[in-house]
Parts: sequence; structure tokens; C-alpha cells
Amino acid sequence: MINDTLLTAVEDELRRGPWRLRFADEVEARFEEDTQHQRSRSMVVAGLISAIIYCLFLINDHSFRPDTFTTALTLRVGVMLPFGLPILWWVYRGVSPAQRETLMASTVIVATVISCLIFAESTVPYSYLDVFSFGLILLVGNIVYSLRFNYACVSSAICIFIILLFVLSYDPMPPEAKRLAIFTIIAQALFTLVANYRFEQSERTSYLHVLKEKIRAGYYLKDNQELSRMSVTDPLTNLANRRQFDTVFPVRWQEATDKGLCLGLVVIDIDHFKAYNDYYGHPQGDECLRQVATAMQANSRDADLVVRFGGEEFVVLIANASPEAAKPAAERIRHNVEALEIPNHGVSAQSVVTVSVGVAVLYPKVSLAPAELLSQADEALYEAKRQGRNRVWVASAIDSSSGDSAIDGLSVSA
Ligand SMILES: Nc1nc2c(ncn2[C@@H]2O[C@H](COP(=O)(O)OP(=O)(O)OP(=O)(O)O)[C@@H](O)[C@H]2O)c(=O)[nH]1
Repeated sequence: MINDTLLTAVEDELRRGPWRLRFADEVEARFEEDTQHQRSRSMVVAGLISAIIYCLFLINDHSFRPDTFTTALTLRVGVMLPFGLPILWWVYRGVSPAQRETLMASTVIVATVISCLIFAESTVPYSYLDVFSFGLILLVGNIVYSLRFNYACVSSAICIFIILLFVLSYDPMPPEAKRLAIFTIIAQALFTLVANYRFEQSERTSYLHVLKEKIRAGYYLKDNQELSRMSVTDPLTNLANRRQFDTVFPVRWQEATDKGLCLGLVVIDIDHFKAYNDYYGHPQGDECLRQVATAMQANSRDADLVVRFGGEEFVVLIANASPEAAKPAAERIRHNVEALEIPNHGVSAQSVVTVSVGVAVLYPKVSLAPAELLSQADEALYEAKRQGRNRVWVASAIDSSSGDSAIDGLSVSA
């Protein structure tokens, strides 16, 4: 259900076109949740690289304008690093998206202020040429950090304003150079903002497509799991169906053979069910099958496989079943069905729905086929019916090595 709403929201966003840089709240929250870890880390890496390069500009300060080297050293290493590094640590540890963008944008603005202070302090000829390198700071914020577009716009505007203040008030710089510098800085800001916008746009569009495919893949997986479940389940009773039995039985047989364990099979058939159907009708017959199935399931262990074998016939496959344990288990099932007291007036006014049960238990051997156990249990069931129904008949004392399936039965009547 949650995914349905999300899928609709994602499809709405894709329909709306890629020009918007903010999704509807639900999708935006998901976008941030999915991307913020990676984004914070890549911003921190970008911040560290930028900090190193920013400090390397001291080489330029030293050779180009030695009169302000001490100031440059103090500001770049003594102010910029103590300001920037804790911010990077903070972002690395995880902050809200707005804090992350604001903090990273603040490093861009502070770097601009520091660069302007160093520039303004120097009086050496051509020091003003340094202004042309300020565009690199914009490049860091808008491209290297890739600040979200609105933060990039605001920080670029603030940086340009600061640069304007310093450039316009710096007397040694010729007016033509000021004009060119300001024009260049503004153009760099615009170019990098265009690139920033396109980065964010394509990041968001790709994210929507990936998210849509992920949600759909989730549906396919769920559908497949549901189909697999349905293919091995009886729709009327929700018990395992014959197909599941055919898959599980040989596996349990092999396990029992390998471990030398006993395997038990209980075959259950509702008595006079035709009469029930004829009297109450087919839908009521279905309801009766459901109740009997529930009673059988409730009286079996989790490890046992309870199967609707077909029609009104059921099977319980009992792993690691000793002959002594299988008989009471079968008797419990018979008793509990009878205890449901589902009337069967199709037989007589006093009759209730009962079951006949055939039980077979043996130690599987390589020389035996699994069908052997099934046929012994079937024969026991036939005997239970023949003996008058509503009883358990155990096919016992079977010499599995000879394959002798003679029934040395024991009847347990109600
Ligand atoms: N309602 C309903 N009836 C079913 C379903 N599958 C099989 N049956 C009915 O089960 C009845 C089985 O009848 P029989 O095989 O003659 O057996 P019986 O009447 O139970 O007699 P005994 O087994 O000898 O006690 C038939 O009437 C089938 O139509 C089902 O899915 N729903």
C-alpha cells in the first residue's frame, strides 16, 4: 500500500517534467533518505581537497605578493582551516539536509571573505590580478560541492556582493580591470550555476527512474512469491496441495533414509461425504472440508506436512515418527473431527461428520520406493472403511526389507 502511493507519487514527478528541483514532500523525503549518506561523504571529500588547494595558494601568495604573506598564512591556515574542518567533520557525522547545504555554503562564503581580505591588504603591482582567481571559489561551491541549486544561487550572490565591495573599493586597480574582473566573476557564477542546475536535474531524474524500477521489482518479487505459494497451496482449505506433497515427500524420504529415521504417513478420508454433499449441497460441503482441514492442522505438529490430497481425502506426513507416536496422532485427528459435531443428516438424523484414517510407518531404505509407504497407508485406510468407518487402522509390523505390505492391523473405534 505504501509502495502504491510512492509509485504514484514517483510517476507524477516524472510526468511533471525534470525542470523542477524539488519533489513532493513524500518523494523528497525519500530522496534525501536514500542519497544523503553518499552526498555528505562526497561533499566532505570535495571539501578536504578544496581546503588543501586553498592552502596551496600560499605558494602563490609568497611569490606574487610577499608583503601580505603573513596575513595570508594566518587567514588561510589560522582561520579558514579551523572554520572549515569542524564543519566537514560535522557534515560527515550527519546533519539535516538544510544544515548540510548551509554549512557547506558557509565555507564558500568565508573562503571568499578571506581571499578578499588578503587581496585588499596587498599593495604590490598587479596584486589585483588575484581577483580573476576568485571564480575558482564559485566553481568549488557550484560544481565541486554541487550545492543544491537554491543554496548555490544564494551563496554565489553573497560571494559576488562581497567581491564587488572589495574590488570597487580597491584603489590600485584600474577601472577597466575592475569592469573586466566583475564581468568575469558574474559570468563564471552564471556558467557554474547553469552546470549546477543541470547536475541536480539529472541526479533527481535518474533517482526517480531508479526508484520506480526498484518499486516495480519489489512488486514482481512479491507477485512471484505469491504465485509460488499459490502453486503449492490448496485454495479451498489453505493446506498444502498434492504438488507440494510430491515435492516434499521424496525429500523427507531421503532424509529419513540417510538418518535412519522412521517416516509416518496418515491418510484421512471423510466418511459418507457424498451423502453430506447430496443433502446439504456443494457449498456447504466446501465449508465442511474447511472445518475438517482446520481441525487436522490444529492437531498436527509444525514439522508435519498436512495436505489436501484431493477431493475429501487428506494426508499427514509425519517426520521422525515412531509407530507408537503415529497411532495416537492419527487417533487425535479422528477424535477431533468427530468432536466438531458437524451434523450429517445425509446418513441419519443422529450422524455427525467422521473420518476414517489409515496409518503406515516404516524405516525407508534404498531398496524401497516412497510409493510403498503411500500404498500401505492407502490399504490401511481401505481397511478402516471396510471395518465400519470412523476408525484408525494401522498397517504395522511391516518387513520393509522384503517389501511385504501385509496389514497386521489394529482398529481403534470411536
Ligand atoms: N463440496 C465438495 N465436495 C467434494 C469436493 N471434492 C470431492 N467432493 C465430493 O466428495 C464426495 C466423495 O464421495 P465418495 O468418493 O463416494 O465417498 P464417500 O461418500 O465419502 O464415501 P466413503 O468414502 O466410502 O465413506 C463426492 O460427492 C464428491 O463430489 C470438493 O471440493 N467440495
